[in-house]
Amino acid sequence: MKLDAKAIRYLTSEDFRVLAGVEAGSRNHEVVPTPLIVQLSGLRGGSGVHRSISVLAKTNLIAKVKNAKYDGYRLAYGGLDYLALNAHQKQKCIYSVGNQIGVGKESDIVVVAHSSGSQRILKIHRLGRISFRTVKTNRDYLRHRNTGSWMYMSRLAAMKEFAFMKALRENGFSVPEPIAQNRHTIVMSLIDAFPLRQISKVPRPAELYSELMDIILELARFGLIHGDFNEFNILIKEEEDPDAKGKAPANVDDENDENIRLVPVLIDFPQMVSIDHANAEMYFDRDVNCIKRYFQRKFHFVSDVPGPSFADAKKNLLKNPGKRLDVEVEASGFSRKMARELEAYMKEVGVDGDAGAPRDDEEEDDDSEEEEDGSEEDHSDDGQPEEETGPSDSLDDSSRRLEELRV
Ligand SMILES: Nc1ncnc2c1ncn2[C@@H]1O[C@H](COP(=O)(O)OP(=O)(O)OP(=O)(O)O)[C@@H](O)[C@H]1O
Repeated sequence: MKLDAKAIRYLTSEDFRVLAGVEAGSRNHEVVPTPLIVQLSGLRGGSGVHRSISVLAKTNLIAKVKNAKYDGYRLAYGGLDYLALNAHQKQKCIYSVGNQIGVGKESDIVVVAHSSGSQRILKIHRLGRISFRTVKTNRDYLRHRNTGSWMYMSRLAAMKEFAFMKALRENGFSVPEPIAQNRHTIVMSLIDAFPLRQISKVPRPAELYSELMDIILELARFGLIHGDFNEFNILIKEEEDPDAKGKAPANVDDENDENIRLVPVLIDFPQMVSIDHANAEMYFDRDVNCIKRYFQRKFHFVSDVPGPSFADAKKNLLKNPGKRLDVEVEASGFSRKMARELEAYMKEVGVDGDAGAPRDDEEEDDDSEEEEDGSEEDHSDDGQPEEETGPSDSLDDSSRRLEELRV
């Protein structure tokens, strides 16, 4: 189910119209009958449409399904990916597709480039991709899920992420810059940083710890709880400390270097909830405890003061009357009804973020989680042929790997 953008350049505008026809038909047909595809594509002359259908099926963007009553086609994830990519390309938001740098539990992260050459991140939401933790419990449900639900829910997840990222960014939070959203995808600025999870030592853990707690409280001041605030979703940028004037130049390899300032950047907002949510206190405490536990385990740091409580968070909210980002996001188009639908679906398919993930007790990082994540795709059972796509090297060779860029 990885993005393979190779074939996009061979598709004609007719092929895209037919693909969009299959997408439109999928909204109310589990299997879209061929005559409906012809009709929805709005193209004259059936033969062109049939040629396009066969091209799209060969490329695994749609899959033929023999129904009891009729034959038809179903949109595959790849088809939805191409529709979104095509839209981003038309809006000049993406010029070329680079390497996939991450396979999250519920998304793929791909480096893309703008025509200016600047690198960006394309995040493709893939809700309904079976988590290795929930395969057994959810298999039956997922087997019967229909195309409409994963498409719709993944789109809701992208809308949610985009709306929150925008609201947070506009209010001074350190998050990537949201650039565009289309269907189940968002384009955002690339943060040249590693997740906290990959940082083995920090010069002054107390400073970073209190900064992270301040972010949790600051979110609450705007009526929000991240809900999945942990070492995977906090990227750490290393910057030279502007206050360190007159000191020796910064040396990023020196963990004790006082000139280095670590700047946390928050990503991934699938579980962001309002401070008025029924389980707000539980989510708030979980965010605080995640950081506490992680700092203790990884950096052997225990704070002298207890972490902020939910009561502190509520008090903080009163300091900011009138500025409620939970309310603002609702008004921006990601409605309360959508939030509820997404939450219910995520619960049903077992999405509980990283906070509920089993953690190893090892100090050092290992790649095992990534491997487990990668293997999820083998469990995928969406009734469609699996796309046999190679990993990142199948993508546009002109783009360099992110790791190289970071050097
Ligand atoms: N804007 C960005 N800039 C740089 N790297 C990013 C960016 N967004 C995501 N990443 C990288 O991709 C990884 C996964 O991103 P993210 O947490 O948003 O996806 P996810 O599917 O929700 O993952 P998971 O649920 O497994 O945490 C991050 O840990 C980070 O390394």
